[in-house]
Amino acid sequence: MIEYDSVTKIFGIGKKAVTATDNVTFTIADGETAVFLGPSGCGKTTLLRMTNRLEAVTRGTIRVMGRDTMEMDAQKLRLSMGYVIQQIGLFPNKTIAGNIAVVPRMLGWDRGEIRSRVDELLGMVNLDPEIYRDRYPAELSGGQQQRVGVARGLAANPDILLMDEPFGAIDPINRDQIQDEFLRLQGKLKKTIAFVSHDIHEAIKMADKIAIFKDGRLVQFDTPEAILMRPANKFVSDFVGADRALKVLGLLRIRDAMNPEPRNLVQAGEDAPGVLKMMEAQNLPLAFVIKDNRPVGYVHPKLLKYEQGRVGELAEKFPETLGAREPVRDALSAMLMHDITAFPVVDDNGNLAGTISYRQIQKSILDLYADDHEESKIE
Ligand SMILES: Nc1ncnc2c1ncn2[C@@H]1O[C@H](COP(=O)(O)OP(=O)(O)OP(=O)(O)O)[C@@H](O)[C@H]1O
Repeated sequence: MIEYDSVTKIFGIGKKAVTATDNVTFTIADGETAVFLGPSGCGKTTLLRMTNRLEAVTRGTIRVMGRDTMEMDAQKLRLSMGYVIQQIGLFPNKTIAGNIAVVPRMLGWDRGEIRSRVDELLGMVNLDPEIYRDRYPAELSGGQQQRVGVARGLAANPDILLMDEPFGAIDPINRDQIQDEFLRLQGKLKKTIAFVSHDIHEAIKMADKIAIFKDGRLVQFDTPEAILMRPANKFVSDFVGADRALKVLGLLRIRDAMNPEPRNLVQAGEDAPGVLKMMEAQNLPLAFVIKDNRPVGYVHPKLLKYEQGRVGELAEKFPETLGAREPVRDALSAMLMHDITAFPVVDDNGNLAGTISYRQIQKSILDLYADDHEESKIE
């Protein structure tokens, strides 16, 4: 847990004084990622750097795991937290293994322990240890270097990670991928993370909570849903943008919007006439064809008319498979692109997890707005 309690930072004195952080109070709960968001100069990095005492607090208190950071040894405090920054800061003359091992070495781990930890970490960030451990940073792409930066931050298995625009220097496609990988990793590791970003899309994607700052002040601290659906003031609503409903599509996961128990399923081995009869009786415009609990394709009444064979052979294939964890935005994009209004959804093993339709997407968004209105009424 990280508690910011009336934290103020003033750089300089007299006329030149700049208040970078102004009386900021909020708490990052254990295992949560809080993204610090706001325009350039609003104090995000300063707050992050005060957390591990790279900057001193002018007034107020920062507590980590319940302890006032000012009462802790600064060096120990720093070593107890992972720190990942945009410019990566890898040592060019050290190998990848050497770079990752910096903190464990300072903590006095033995060689064997460090070696196996380095390999484990490289595996975690999807870099093959055999290939990368003895290379030098200049021999890696920007995205690979950033993965090494993440591995280094995690090296001594800290409970807390501080990340300052960690994926800011990577091109958008690779950034998206590395964000996905990091989310999967965090799903397992459950670190407590303070994460600086100036990108609303990244914040929505990565955050459990978003802290929005303006001129050093905390304007809103809340879940991404609440920030999008209930911005505290005009500054926040302008910052999140007019396309809030579209951003919600990126936030909602398919598993939250899908039908986990669809009734329009037929087995691949069933005969066309029987399926057609059933679809007409139940007025189903489309049925999903399943084999061994995996989606095979879809059939509709027109396709089955005058056919005698099995639906598994007659089914039209789906051009894409959607995963339950993917954002609803991807489902909508697939529907628009292929002109199909319903898709099967699979779990990580490729088994059918449910189905998603255009109407369900619309309903999920309307439900979110409805929840929001209910809460507003209670308040
Ligand atoms: N060492 C310093 N000395 C004087 N002023 C500073 C110092 N560091 C930061 N500031 C000022 O404090 C304010 C907040 O800076 P900070 O770097 O925390 O903002 P930021 O939100 O992280 O910005 P960016 O997104 O551009 O990195 C700015 O006005 C900045 O000029």
